Amino acid sequence: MSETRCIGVLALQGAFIEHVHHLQRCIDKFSDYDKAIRVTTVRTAQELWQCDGLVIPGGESTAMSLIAQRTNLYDDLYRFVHDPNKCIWGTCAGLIFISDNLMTQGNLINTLKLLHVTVKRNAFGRQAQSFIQKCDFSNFIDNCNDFPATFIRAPVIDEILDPENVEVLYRLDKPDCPQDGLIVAVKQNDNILATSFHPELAEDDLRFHDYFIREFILKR
Ligand SMILES: NC(=O)CC[C@H](N)C(=O)O
Repeated sequence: MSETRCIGVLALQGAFIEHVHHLQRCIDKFSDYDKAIRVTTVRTAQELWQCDGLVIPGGESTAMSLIAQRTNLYDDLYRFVHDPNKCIWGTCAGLIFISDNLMTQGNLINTLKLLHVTVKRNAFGRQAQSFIQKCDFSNFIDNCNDFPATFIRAPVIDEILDPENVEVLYRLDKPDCPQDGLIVAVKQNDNILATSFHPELAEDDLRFHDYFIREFILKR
């Protein structure tokens, strides 16, 4: 294998180590990837620019945005995520951090204005209302009809601002939610993925990370 791809996981704050472990377990488990893959944590601009893709984890989007600004990483992050040759995956707070527009508390967060959506933070209520729901993702991940998706003070996508380039991957059915469901997973162009839930917390279930590697990282 001649080529190597490097996936970075933004490690300023939040659930980054779980993403590192899931990605590393995919690399160790699946022998049919057609390029070598390496995973690294990202805290500096130098670490960032070695990467072909970046996972922005869950955590607290306000804190993540503030730390990025205080450590002077924000401008590099902005340029990196806007480079169409890079693959970006935001989960939960990461989804909030990459979005164009926030419905609430928007003034506290300087977002990266990459994903053309309006996001509603904490859409399901407080920490105690966190939940795991089995979801059928088989329309975009082969045979994946029972993925245990963990929602922790999760956001939802309230509005798609650029329907030509943003594709809804999954709508969540919950009692009392709009008839066609709440948007919790989207893809923008062929290099940006965003999920309101935490696939890295699905213990022993590598299907979502394998999907990101195969459909995003290895396709470029
Ligand atoms: N699990 C999470 O990432 C929670 C996100 C958090 N509610 C925020 O607004 O940043």
